[in-house]
Amino acid sequence: MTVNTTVTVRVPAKVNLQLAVGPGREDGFHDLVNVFHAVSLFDEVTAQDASARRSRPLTELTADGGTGTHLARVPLDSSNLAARAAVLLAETTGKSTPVDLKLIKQIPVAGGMAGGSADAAAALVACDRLWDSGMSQEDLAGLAARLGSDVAFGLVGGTAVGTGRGEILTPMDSPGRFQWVFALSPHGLSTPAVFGEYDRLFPDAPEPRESPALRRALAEADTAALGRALDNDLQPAALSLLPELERTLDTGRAAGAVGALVSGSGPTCAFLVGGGDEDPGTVEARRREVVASLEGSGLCESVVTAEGDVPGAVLV
Ligand SMILES: C[C@](O)(CO)[C@H](O)COP(=O)(O)OP(=O)(O)OC[C@H]1O[C@@H](n2ccc(N)nc2=O)[C@H](O)[C@@H]1O
Ligand SMILES: Nc1ncnc2c1ncn2[C@@H]1O[C@H](COP(=O)(O)OP(=O)(O)OP(=O)(O)O)[C@@H](O)[C@H]1O
Repeated sequence: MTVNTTVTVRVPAKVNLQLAVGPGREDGFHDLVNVFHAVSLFDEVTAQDASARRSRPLTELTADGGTGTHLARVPLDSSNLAARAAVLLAETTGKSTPVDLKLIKQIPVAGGMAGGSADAAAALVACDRLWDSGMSQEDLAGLAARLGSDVAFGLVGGTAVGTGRGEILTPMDSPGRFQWVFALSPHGLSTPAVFGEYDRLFPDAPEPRESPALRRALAEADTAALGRALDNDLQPAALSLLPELERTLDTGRAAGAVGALVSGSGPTCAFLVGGGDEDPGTVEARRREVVASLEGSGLCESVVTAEGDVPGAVLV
């Protein structure tokens, strides 16, 4: 049998196509209807056997990444979600050797695109392989849910609806490929702070409901209908904390985006620029317009393009 001493896993970011948020629960979370869509903006997590290391903490971690990722905000200690994932797997299986985790980040940090959660999902898959712990997909999903509400989605990717606090996942029928532009903010937003602002703004929030229009638009790969159906209940809360995001959304809409919304808890703004049933030339022209307008606006730190959906964590 081949023994792996280094395993690399690539994992995508997400955008939430619908995020319906119910009232606050007693455990501090909110029931959600959370339509996740994985997009081709990837982090890579490499797990390397470190049995030879003299000091023997279970994990040591380094991070590197592109512009706009804000590496300074990524903890390099045991609080990093990727390190916590490795520790949880080791505790659960009893199988572990010290491991060096190397993160290469493209997903914006604290951007509402589930970067930390993606890294945790990737670390679970990488360490499972490195330690040959033989967990089933279901076991890994259970560990993922304990690490955070968005982590389980990082394992599966694609397009899926999350209920409960977002961790109970059901894949959705979405045969289309959609093109996106993301406006990265120089600021970060804290997820608990955004949920807290939501509670303040909407003290009587109704139970969350799935949008039939969104489900239909995805199943029919109908870009215009998808643009109309995009909906994020956390958007007013993110805009309340960071009002300039309204201008970013308006800039992308005015440049021809088919749909625009804040991604998850923000502050990244997501613009649907086409795909599905549309002519590729039209989509490309629209994408260029949206990118140029956002770049020229002076409102964003950087602008990136991606397509979705894409699969979840995969070994590379
Ligand atoms: C905003 C989203 O990214 C949308 O996908 C997620 O709902 C947040 O997922 P996450 O970052 O994995 O969140 P967790 O690490 O599980 O929780 C962080 C904090 O967010 C709030 N939180 C999160 C999920 C949820 N269903 N209700 C909540 O109120 C809670 O204050 C919680 O303490
Ligand atoms: N591997 C990691 N990558 C990035 N941030 C991490 C990581 N591990 C822990 N963190 C911490 O988590 C915070 C939130 O980062 P993250 O990039 O996951 O936010 P997010 O994309 O807004 O999350 P979500 O969309 O799931 O709510 C960071 O400010 C950082 O302190």
